[in-house]
Amino acid sequence: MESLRLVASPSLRASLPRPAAAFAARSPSRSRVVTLAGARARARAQPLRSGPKDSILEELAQDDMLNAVELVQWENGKSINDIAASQGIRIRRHCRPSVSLKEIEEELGAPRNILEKIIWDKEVEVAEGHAKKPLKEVIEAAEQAPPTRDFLGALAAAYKRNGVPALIAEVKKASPSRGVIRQNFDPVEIAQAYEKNGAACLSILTDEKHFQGSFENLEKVRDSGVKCPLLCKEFVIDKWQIYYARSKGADAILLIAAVLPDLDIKYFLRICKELGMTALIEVHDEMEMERVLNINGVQLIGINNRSLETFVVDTSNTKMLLEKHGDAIREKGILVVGESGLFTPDDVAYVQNAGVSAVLVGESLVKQDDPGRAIAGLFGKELLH
Ligand SMILES: O=P(O)(O)OC[C@@H](O)[C@@H](O)c1c[nH]c2ccccc12
Repeated sequence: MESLRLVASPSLRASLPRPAAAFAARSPSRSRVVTLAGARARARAQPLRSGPKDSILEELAQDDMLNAVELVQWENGKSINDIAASQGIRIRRHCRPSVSLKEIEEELGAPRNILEKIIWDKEVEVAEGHAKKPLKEVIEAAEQAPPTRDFLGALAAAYKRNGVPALIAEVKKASPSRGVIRQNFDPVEIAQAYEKNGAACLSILTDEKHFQGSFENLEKVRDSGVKCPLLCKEFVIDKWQIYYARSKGADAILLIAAVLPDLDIKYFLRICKELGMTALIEVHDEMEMERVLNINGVQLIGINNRSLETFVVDTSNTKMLLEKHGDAIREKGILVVGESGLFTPDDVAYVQNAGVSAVLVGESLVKQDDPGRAIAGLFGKELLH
């Protein structure tokens, strides 16, 4: 009988039902030779318990199992990093959250760039999150969160109302490329000022280690009476983070195509749909744009003008990608967000002419004494609610 290696993506593996998780985890390199027939038999042998509370978890777990088996069929013998690389993804996973960084570096070498470093740290952080709060608990917390607000609808309405791209204003204290952007940082005060001055939606950075953000900030903003829909700006590699974000009040989540293989994006989109959340899928280059346009159900694409690998910012990136793919994007009714490096009304007009309906802006607002007032400066006019 044909022998194939069973692989499960990090997000899938974390949530596989026990027998599959066990045999996907046996090898430290996270892949192992098994027979396809054996994998199928294990997948089918996993019974589905019923009951309303467990239904999402179990349905998804069952799905994971089948996806893992499908992965074997589709990718035939490739490791998780091979699968990512075959899609043009340069970011590798170490997949060994409990091993010291030193040992990992002995095996894989140092992280190749800041994004890879962030992802390696995130793998450890997510494993700790799982240990502190198991998936099942996070799902229950997400189910009890107040209802989602319509992130996509708020963007479309604001664009129509103001005739300039809708603003997603970012609550951002620091970044690896800029260091601390604002010393005197009060997330709630900034969020309220943004809302008062016409932001359609808000983006809250939650990564602590590299951006000095937090889920506490997200929760605080959500509890402050701010009405704008909220984007959780996180480096998502595992579905646990999506449920966690929802439990803290997020209405939308960022999914970065430079980090996530297609199957993860599809799977996470499904979870977002189930939770009533909007997924903002971020691309930076042509290959990522093509991959994302081939995924069904994508409604919102962000074009990042900043490379998360080199930090180089170039607003002509938005123009170039929309010149090439604008037709396909319009045909599918996808809304596009221009992200990063926007400072002046000319910058906004430039990406608007390129075809974006919304912009995501952090630094140029946050660094000003009055981030709320800074909005009219950025657009050259006051925005209406
Ligand atoms: O501060 P800027 O240049 O206005 O950029 C905001 C936003 O686009 C940027 O923070 C961002 C875009 N994609 C990301 C992914 C992770 C972290 C941060 C980001």
